Amino acid sequence: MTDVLDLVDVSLVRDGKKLLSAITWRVAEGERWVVVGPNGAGKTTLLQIAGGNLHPSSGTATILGETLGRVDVFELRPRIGLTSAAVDQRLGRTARVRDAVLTASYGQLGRWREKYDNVDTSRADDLLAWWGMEGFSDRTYGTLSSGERKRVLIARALMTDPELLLLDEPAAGLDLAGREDLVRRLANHAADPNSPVTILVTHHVEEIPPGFTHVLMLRQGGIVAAGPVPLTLTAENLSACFNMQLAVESAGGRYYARGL
Ligand SMILES: Nc1ncnc2c1ncn2[C@@H]1O[C@H](COP(=O)(O)OP(=O)(O)OP(=O)(O)O)[C@@H](O)[C@H]1O
Repeated sequence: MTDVLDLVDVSLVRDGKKLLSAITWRVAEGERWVVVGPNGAGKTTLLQIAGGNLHPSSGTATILGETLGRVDVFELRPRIGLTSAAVDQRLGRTARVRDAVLTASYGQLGRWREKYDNVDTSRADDLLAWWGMEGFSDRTYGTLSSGERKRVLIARALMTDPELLLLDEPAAGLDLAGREDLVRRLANHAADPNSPVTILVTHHVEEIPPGFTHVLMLRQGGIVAAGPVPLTLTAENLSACFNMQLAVESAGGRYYARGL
């Protein structure tokens, strides 16, 4: 199988601080990964490299067969969908929800004179409907609840039909019902063989949707463990990752952690 992401000995230094060190990580076609780790572990930084938005200080990062430093990232980025708090903040609050999704086609954050044809418009509406946002297309983005915005962001990230989808804390700030709704939708997404390879960052094992196949645990910029979820998401690994004694249980394809 072709690797969608191939990081070899990747390190990243900023302001003299090593944010990532010696990361070797392969993500293959068909896989769905969760990246777990405490605050400041380097999860967002790692996702920025996977999205072609940051270059490693050393090591090689090959994304969709293209090695950073040897590829025009402006050609690579449309092949990658990304949701993050930063994308949310850059989207105009007065933009129509449909436009917030459509503008992804041109890598734009606001609608600016581009002409979209009916195919694009109906794709945007279909994606919004798939993520439970049917009927919201003409609302303005700023009037949505945070849960609704998260779902619009995912629809937007999928607009370009990406080969790699990166979701940075998509459930952050959601209430219990909102989180459960999103986890269910992400489980459906994971089960769909047509869905792109997906990497989801979270702090909470409770947010791992059933059907996500692999987990990478990060601590202080380094990998604690990586591999298939059932084998890797152990109490021992999770305790090492969060530096506290934790128990992990699973039920119905979901995972739950608690301190001991
Ligand atoms: N430009 C920078 N210069 C120096 N340090 C930075 C820079 N950007 C990020 N950091 C630091 O790098 C570390 C990793 O940050 P990152 O946002 O990747 O962590 P994270 O695991 O996503 O954290 P969180 O769960 O809190 O979002 C943090 O300690 C952060 O303060």
